[in-house]
Amino acid sequence: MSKQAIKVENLVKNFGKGDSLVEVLNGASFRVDKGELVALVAPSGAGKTTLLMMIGCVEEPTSGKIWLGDEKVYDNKWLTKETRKIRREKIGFIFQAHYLIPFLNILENITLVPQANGVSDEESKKIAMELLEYFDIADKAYSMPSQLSGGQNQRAAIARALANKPQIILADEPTAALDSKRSVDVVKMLKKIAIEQNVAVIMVTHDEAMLPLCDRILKIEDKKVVSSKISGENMIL
Ligand SMILES: Nc1ncnc2c1ncn2[C@@H]1O[C@H](COP(=O)(O)OP(=O)(O)OP(=O)(O)O)[C@@H](O)[C@H]1O
Repeated sequence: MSKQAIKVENLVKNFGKGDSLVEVLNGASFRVDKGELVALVAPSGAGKTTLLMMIGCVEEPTSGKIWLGDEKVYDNKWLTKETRKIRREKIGFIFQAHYLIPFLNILENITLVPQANGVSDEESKKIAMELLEYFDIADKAYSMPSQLSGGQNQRAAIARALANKPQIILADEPTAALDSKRSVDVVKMLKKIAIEQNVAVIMVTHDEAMLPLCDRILKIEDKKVVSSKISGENMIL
């Protein structure tokens, strides 16, 4: 097994046609390895969410190639009809809002994911409780999302994203709704997960204070993706 978690080659994405054509990406290529926490930054409308959704097999590219782990999933077309299965097995999503289901308790919100993958109720509960302990919110297992703070709900949402043991976590502005201390906590937690669980994390962020906590920056520039190391000059976005 190689270290590769995501490889994208010559990815093109257009929306619409003719006069209403919007070119979002035109030849993006990059790779992210297991264990890396990578920030994805670009101005509003440059295509960050669209790129995450293509890697997550939600949005179909116009052309190009995508590998998830060593498996090629897209080569000018999806290579499987079961994109939903790939998504369920390989990817964990985290969003700006936590999107926990309000009428299920925290434990039930998390067990939903392994249960959808055919894991037994008992085993799902065990996985969920381990994750809640890992995130220090085991005492909230039987609470409803409305009874948790913003930071606790976001930790529960990260636990949910991990419940299917994904190789890849795609996080779209996961700290946008949090204050600066909780934002740092969440990003440090994502880094810890990347290392301890050997997962690749791509995190969209507009918050430059989060960049020093990441391993690398991917920027969308001129409809392509460029990678840079964290340094002082990257701090101006
Ligand atoms: N379904 C769609 N149909 C047409 N155009 C779309 C669609 N989805 C996104 N776009 C366009 O694609 C471009 C990229 O959008 P995207 O949401 O990926 O940008 P972003 O970098 O995530 O922006 P933000 O930082 O504001 O969230 C924008 O110009 C947007 O208007």
